[in-house]
Amino acid sequence: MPNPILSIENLTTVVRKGTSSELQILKGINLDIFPGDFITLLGSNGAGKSTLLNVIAGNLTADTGTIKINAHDVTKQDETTRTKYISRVFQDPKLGTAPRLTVAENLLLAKKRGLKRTFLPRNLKRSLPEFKVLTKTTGNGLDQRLNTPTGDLSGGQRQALSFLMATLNNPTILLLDEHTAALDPKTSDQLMQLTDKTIQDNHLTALMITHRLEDALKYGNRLIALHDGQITLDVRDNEKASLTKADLLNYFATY
Ligand SMILES: Nc1ncnc2c1ncn2[C@@H]1O[C@H](COP(=O)(O)OP(=O)(O)OP(=O)(O)O)[C@@H](O)[C@H]1O
Repeated sequence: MPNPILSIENLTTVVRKGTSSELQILKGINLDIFPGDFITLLGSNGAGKSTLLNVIAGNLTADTGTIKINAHDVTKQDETTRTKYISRVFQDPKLGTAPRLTVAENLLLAKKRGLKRTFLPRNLKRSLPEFKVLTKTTGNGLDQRLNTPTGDLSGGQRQALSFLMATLNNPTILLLDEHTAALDPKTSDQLMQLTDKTIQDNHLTALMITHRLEDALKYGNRLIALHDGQITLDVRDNEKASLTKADLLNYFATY
């Protein structure tokens, strides 16, 4: 095995500390994610999946344990610093884009993320051919709407744009938090295909929460299930490929 790109050791997270409703959400998570892993993350409502992504992204702090990215301890690092190498796409299409800015302006912001802002009209013009090619890959007409304010797009177009923005600079780790859940089945499939192709073509490392068992089985090389704040299933490669929907339904019936 190569060295892990993300290494989580003995991670616990407690919320509402010191109150009568104190709750331990993550209960000693140990997880190594390797370069090129595309992990689908399953678990029932309240299992702690989004919390795990929150702690990895740095918008929730770990109470115990360590998080290392490429052997570098980032446990205490704030969310803004981590955005240099971690990208995230949320379930809500409104969260990833600035509504008043056009599609092209949003893409330029994503391209310049972490760099000194050079938001000049000539930079935008220079990038248009590149953005045209990029948005064509979504297959949903986004390339015809480069000058449209993002707030006027359909949910599917806006979510595809959020995904493009999150992957434009090849993040070290891509976090997908049910990013297709708000879309109709056809649009969701379209975005999943774009997701899969982008991850494969750019050799990205990704962790994707989903409630769709078919997607969890079809995509990725590794499948993890979380139950009550603990990892209860972690299968990869051939073992994952041989899993069926019936296996997963049986598995979840035991919890
Ligand atoms: N900041 C917080 N303060 C209080 N409770 C929280 C906080 N974050 C999460 N929780 C609680 O922790 C539990 C796990 O939440 P989390 O969102 O991680 O679950 P999930 O597996 O992503 O669920 P779902 O599939 O419903 O999205 C839930 O009971 C939730 O209400």
